[in-house]
Amino acid sequence: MEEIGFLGMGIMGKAMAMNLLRHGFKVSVWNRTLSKGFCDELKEHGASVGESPAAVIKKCKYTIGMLSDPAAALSVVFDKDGILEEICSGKGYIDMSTVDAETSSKISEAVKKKGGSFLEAPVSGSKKPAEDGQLVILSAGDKGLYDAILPAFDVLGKKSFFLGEVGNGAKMKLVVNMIMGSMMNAFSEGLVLADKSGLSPNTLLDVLDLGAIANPMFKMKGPSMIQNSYSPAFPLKHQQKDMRLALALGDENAVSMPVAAAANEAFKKARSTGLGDLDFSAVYEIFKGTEPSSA
Ligand SMILES: NC(=O)C1=CN([C@@H]2O[C@H](COP(=O)(O)OP(=O)(O)OC[C@H]3O[C@@H](n4cnc5c(N)ncnc54)[C@H](OP(=O)(O)O)[C@@H]3O)[C@@H](O)[C@H]2O)C=CC1
Ligand SMILES: O=CC(=O)O
Repeated sequence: MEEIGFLGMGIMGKAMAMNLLRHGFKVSVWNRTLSKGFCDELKEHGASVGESPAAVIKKCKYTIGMLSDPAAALSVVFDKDGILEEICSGKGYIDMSTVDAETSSKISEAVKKKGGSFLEAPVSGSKKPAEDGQLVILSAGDKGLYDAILPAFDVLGKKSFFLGEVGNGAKMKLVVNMIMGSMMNAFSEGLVLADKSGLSPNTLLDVLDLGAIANPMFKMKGPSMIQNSYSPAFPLKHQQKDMRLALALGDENAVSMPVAAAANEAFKKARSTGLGDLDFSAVYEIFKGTEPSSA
């Protein structure tokens, strides 16, 4: 396949680009902050490093973006040296960031106006699934671009969905992450309730894992939460962004979401106490009423 561009070498972008390199794809990467060294590491694995989003788009037929939030996703498209300066007929941009449908639509319209094609493709699955090529890809937009980029999606994910018009991928991702954020809050409350009631949180994990509400998230995050360890796989600030965007989607559709609203408040509180860069499971500290003893 042609060389693939990759914008945004954060937790997810770096793991995904590395995965493409490991599977023999040629990859050209860009990150806003070069000094973070991620690009150098990727270079050692065979990637070339572009000077700007525009430079990467110019070089590659297909370019993927994996940026933190709507402001970042818009910035790489519309700002100076951005995607719009070089996107044209025959080139495709695939935004895999988690954003709202409105942001995605704005990007889609601008890219199409320049003759390019656009696919939104947010993912479910965190750092480890990104490293292992086990993401769930929720795409929508240009079907031709979806078909063309499938060989790369097959490396990045265990399953790809095509959900129709732009916005549907973003909405699906926000619904999923709204549920995940609410679950993390209920889980945290439960761990504290067990502990304060004189029960062993470790035994609670064993009990949960054997029953109808067993799930990979409780199993993976539970042991480290009990150790007050929150090394970021999915940063809390991004989970709070997803709750905020999901609540806005609920607002638009007059859907009452009291559970998600309460979870959002806990994530906001966690952010305000400096936990935003830790893993989203650090919301547990809010329920414990303590500061984390280690990150
Ligand atoms: N981590 C996870 O488990 C998952 C994350 N996601 C979603 O994927 C996206 C990326 O997440 P993740 O990799 O964890 O996030 P990180 O915070 O690790 O990385 C964010 C990336 O966005 C870049 N960025 C931020 N602001 C701007 C800007 N204004 N202009 C250009 N680049 C910018 C950062 O560059 P710089 O280095 O310069 O700051 C960095 O490359 C988010 O939308 C997140 O919600 C989806 C599924 C799982
Ligand atoms: O967006 C986060 C995830 O784990 O999925």
